[in-house]
Amino acid sequence: MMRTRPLKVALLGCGVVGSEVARIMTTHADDLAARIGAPVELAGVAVRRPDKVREGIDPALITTDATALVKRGDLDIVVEVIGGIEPARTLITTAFEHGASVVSANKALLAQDGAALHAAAEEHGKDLYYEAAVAGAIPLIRPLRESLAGDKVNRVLGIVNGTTNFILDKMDSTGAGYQEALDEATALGYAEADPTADVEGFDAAAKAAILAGIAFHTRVRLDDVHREGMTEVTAADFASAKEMGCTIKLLAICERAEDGASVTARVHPAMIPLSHPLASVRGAYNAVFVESDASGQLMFYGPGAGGSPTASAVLGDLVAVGRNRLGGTTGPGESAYAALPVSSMGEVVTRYHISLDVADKPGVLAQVATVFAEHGVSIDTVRQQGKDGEASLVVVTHRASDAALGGTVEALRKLDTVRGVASIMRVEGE
Ligand SMILES: NC(=O)C1=CN([C@@H]2O[C@H](COP(=O)(O)OP(=O)(O)OC[C@H]3O[C@@H](n4cnc5c(N)ncnc54)[C@H](OP(=O)(O)O)[C@@H]3O)[C@@H](O)[C@H]2O)C=CC1
Ligand SMILES: N[C@@H](CC=O)C(=O)O
Repeated sequence: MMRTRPLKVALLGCGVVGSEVARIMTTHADDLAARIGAPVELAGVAVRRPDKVREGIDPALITTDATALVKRGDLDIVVEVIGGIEPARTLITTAFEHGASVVSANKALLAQDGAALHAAAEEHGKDLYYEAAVAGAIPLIRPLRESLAGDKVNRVLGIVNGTTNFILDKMDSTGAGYQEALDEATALGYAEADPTADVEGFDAAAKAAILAGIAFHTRVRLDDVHREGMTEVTAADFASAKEMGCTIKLLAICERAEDGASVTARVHPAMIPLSHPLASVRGAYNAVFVESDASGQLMFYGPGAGGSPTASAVLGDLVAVGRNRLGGTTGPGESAYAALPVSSMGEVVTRYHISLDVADKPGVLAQVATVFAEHGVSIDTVRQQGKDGEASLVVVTHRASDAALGGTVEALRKLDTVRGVASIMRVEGE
């Protein structure tokens, strides 16, 4: 039965995502009301620039005083799409204190302070939902938290940043260099004027922290995630990847250790076989591959950013929170009951592709192979090409720990026949 008193919703932020949330709330008002069981009323919109024209929004709803808005006391749901740490964090906790549940798309904040925000929501008996914080429109948080709650997730392997996937895809398909591909991503509006958060892997690391925490029912903070950006990936790396039957992707990888006693979370560029489903994720799309005990392998794919796709995830949360509100209940909160330690990168085990510049003279290969053997790193294949006394040596290893590989590379650098280490790339998804 439809309740007549509307659910009052405040929108904090009306930019790329917020403006689409407001638009869909208006255009889909009847459907949303039917799904929730009560109409939804936009009660206020907090922004920074009050004079900016906001199509479809009653100017009387606009305010620059977000704090006063969340303190009104009559709000049912606050949608936080400002981004960043402050004032978003204080506004969210103030909203709980004043009786509202919260829907947020703020991955940076949730990766850093998710535990404290969940505790605040629980203390006040309110919901905190954030499907939009990871991979935009793609349903991931709810499937991991609810649909797979009876299973045991062992690995989450994902392309969770559209900007970097666009750049790497461009480099792969056209042979373009990093800067040229970045310039195109900027011109097309994928990359922001300051692309640091994307290309240096901060954005993906925040998403990896959120995914790992939910997938393994433990607590993983942004600081726990090993992060390497993709600015050093070269056309030569793509050529090497092609020779291996691979491409290169910026991957977020969250793994449970084989003994189940710890987890790891990391973001870095990696070679991935062309036969792996993630290899065919093109352009600015996102995809996340989940491996679990009972279900086997699952893949989630779709647009990971943009106003309308991200608003879709926000509105899904709005419906869920609205229903909880009407039912006088809250949804599943944080599921961090396992308290598994997060291991350091040194303990991660994977394969490596290493390109060395070496002197082209007798005995070099044996010298290099000895260093690998001394550090317990087993070689899978070696390829050497020499010209005019110089050579390049490409070594692909069997699975080894990052610590063992690090020691190997340090020792290789000390050999007088090794002129330099041209690149080191992990090989994943085999
Ligand atoms: N854009 C995307 O594709 C995606 C974004 N997200 C997340 O969604 C959130 C919003 O992103 P996006 O819409 O792109 O960001 P925008 O920068 O486009 O919008 C931010 C909005 O917040 C308002 N704002 C900023 N500071 C304040 C403040 N102190 N008080 C009140 N309002 C303020 C701005 O006001 P004004 O309009 O006046 O400048 C603007 O309306 C972020 O957490 C982001 O990480 C998640 C997935 C994808
Ligand atoms: N900058 C992000 C957008 C939102 O998460 C991306 O490129 O994927």
